[in-house]
Amino acid sequence: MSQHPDFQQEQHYLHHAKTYMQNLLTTSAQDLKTAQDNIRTSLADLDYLDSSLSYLNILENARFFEMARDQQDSLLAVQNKPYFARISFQRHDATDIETFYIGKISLFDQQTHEPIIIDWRSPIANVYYDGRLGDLTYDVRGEQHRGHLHAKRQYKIEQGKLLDIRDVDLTTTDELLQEALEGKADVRLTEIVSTIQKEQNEIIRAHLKQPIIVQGAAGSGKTTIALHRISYFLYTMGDHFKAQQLMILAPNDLFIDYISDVLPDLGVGKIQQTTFQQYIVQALSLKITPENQNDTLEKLIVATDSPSAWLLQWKGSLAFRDALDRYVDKLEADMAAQFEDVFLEKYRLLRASKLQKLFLEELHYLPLEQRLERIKKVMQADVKRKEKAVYQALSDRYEATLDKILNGIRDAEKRRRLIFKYTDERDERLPQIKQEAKTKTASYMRRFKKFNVKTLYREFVTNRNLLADLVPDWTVEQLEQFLQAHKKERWHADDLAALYYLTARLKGIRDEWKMKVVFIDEVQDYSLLQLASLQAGLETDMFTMVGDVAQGIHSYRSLTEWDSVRALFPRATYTTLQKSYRTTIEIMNVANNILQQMDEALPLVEPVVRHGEHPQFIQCAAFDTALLMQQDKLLREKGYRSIAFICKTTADAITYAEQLRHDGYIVQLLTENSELDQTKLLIVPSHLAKGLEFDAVIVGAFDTPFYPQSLDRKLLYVALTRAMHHLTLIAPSIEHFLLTANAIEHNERLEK
Ligand SMILES: Nc1ncnc2c1ncn2[C@@H]1O[C@H](COP(=O)(O)OP(=O)(O)OP(=O)(O)O)[C@@H](O)[C@H]1O
Repeated sequence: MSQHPDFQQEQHYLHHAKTYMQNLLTTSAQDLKTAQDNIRTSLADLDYLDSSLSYLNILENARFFEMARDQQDSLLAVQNKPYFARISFQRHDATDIETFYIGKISLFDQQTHEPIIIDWRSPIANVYYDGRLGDLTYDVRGEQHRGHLHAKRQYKIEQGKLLDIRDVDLTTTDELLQEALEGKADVRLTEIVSTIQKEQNEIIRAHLKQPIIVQGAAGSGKTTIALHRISYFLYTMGDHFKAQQLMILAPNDLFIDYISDVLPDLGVGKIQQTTFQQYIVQALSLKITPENQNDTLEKLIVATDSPSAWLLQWKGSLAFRDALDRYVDKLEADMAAQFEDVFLEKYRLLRASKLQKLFLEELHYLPLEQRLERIKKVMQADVKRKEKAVYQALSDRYEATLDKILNGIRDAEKRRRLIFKYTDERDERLPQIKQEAKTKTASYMRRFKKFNVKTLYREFVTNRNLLADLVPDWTVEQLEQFLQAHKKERWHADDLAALYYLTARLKGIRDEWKMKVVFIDEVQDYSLLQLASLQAGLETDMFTMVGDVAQGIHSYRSLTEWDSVRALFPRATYTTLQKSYRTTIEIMNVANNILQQMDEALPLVEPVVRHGEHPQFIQCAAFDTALLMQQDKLLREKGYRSIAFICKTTADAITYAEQLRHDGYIVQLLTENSELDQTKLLIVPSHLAKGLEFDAVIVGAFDTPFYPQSLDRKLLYVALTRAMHHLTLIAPSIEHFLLTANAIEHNERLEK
């Protein structure tokens, strides 16, 4: 292979960048040592009587230490691959063509201030991802700039060595992408900054203060993009938002483990990564154990057509939210009725009607308890302001009365008696005003009891009369079913959403749990109620929501289309991703076959052009440990590193894992709390496979075939689309996978 003409020149540049980094690393190592020494000296000098100076010294050095360490960490992380691409760019009106090397961090020459490397998230780097050579515009903090992109170049750098250079023009396929996709063999998600595609880049950089909804095909990079968007967000808006104010909601802990490497790799730390359930329990300080959503799903998989399907759907709907609103209205009215005129002594300070107006109208935008807090403040100020006047008025009244007695009553004995009487009375009442003023507000407000939201919610779901009142359109049968279903105290996702919603409306969500920006993965598994609750509680619509309705295995209670979400987030951008980067053409053909059978009429997924092995079908009457062990070994011999055996239900997964273990084969049965260990054959229930990916997937359907019904199609589709490079199906018959006899052969024929 002939060498690129600029190879040597590029080698020089790489050497220059690396040397520069090395020098910085040496300096920051010295800085670290100096800071450490200073801290040590200051600690030794710490004089307990006059410690402020040493104390300040320690604090300052600690801050300095942290900065130097952060710089060191980020340089060390990229030292072996300082950049991955370069653009030759001419700004509008400029005569020179500038060259920018793009990497994961920015590096500037401290003397010349010229960039050595620019960050992939910087505005100018957008030009690289946007694709086109030629005239273009790019955005810098909302301002459009024009320019001309002359060339794009990609580098293959490994262990600090330049291996290859590719000039990218309009016709070349993205070799870097191809290699990245073929070479992937990690059971955890990775960053993709060097191969982000145009349509993905648009989502990463889409208006950061606006919500965005992404319907993306399986493997289109939704999770990856959402994580890159977080990194881009903090880079661009870091001055206004702290990482702690951002939150990712993932389906379960297994998934959080799966994505755990990406954010630190992208320079993002300290962001909340949690599940909806965990978030609600923590934010509301609940002492409850939520039901596992997958248990409900498992029941539905085994016994389909549950009689309570309508109920689950209703609880996930906005109709439930509306009923909760009516409940809050009722509580609000009850509260408003408790306001009475406020008196100090016998003087009226505030009228009940004024307080009601404040409560019901002027402060209506606040949760009920917070309105009371405000009213309390108003009252306190009012009492304080009027206290003197009341005192004066009362004192004047006594003065006048005493005057009248002195001047008007002739009988000395009577006069003396009356003067004593009124002076005593005055001396008793006047100091009482002060006393009463002090406690007035607190004692007045005591009539309002703090809400116990959990108790109120239980009241809502168990009180027949209340329910009949709040949901008048239910039939008697529905009402009975609802009451029956809620006899036992259970906390499903929508109960938690309702609790959160009620808390938001009655008390407000505490500041430390009021994240400003939310990223939701697998959003198709959310109900509208969950989304509406989060939106109301967090008082923001800065949501990035990515999902795929074709994988909506919880659709009995969650989303089946996007229009309703768009109505809930009217400012949201809606966009779709149709290309799959995960799966080979051969595997996608089989998955597309299932997609076509779905009711949702979704467009077929386009795999990025990447061929691989043909999926194989092995006919086998019953689960056979020997066959599975042999397949696992075979796949490992072929070089596949993460291998999953996916079956429809958890019960199947448990049984097969036990049988394999019984026969001495070491496997990992994946549960929601597992940490992925790719050295073992992973046994995965289909619903838990969602979001994950493996080099090779074996799907088994023995005791529980996939039936031609919505939920099974989705579970099967999820299972099939987990495979990156290889897919094997094992069952007594190919129909167990809802495929026709020639589906796999047909696939082969297609490719010949
Ligand atoms: N531009 C890209 N360059 C390299 N790899 C990519 C790119 N986009 C996506 N991928 C890879 O494709 C795979 C699928 O990505 P990801 O899991 O984010 O997709 P997804 O849409 O969330 O999938 P699913 O809905 O099936 O869970 C990952 O291995 C990811 O690294």
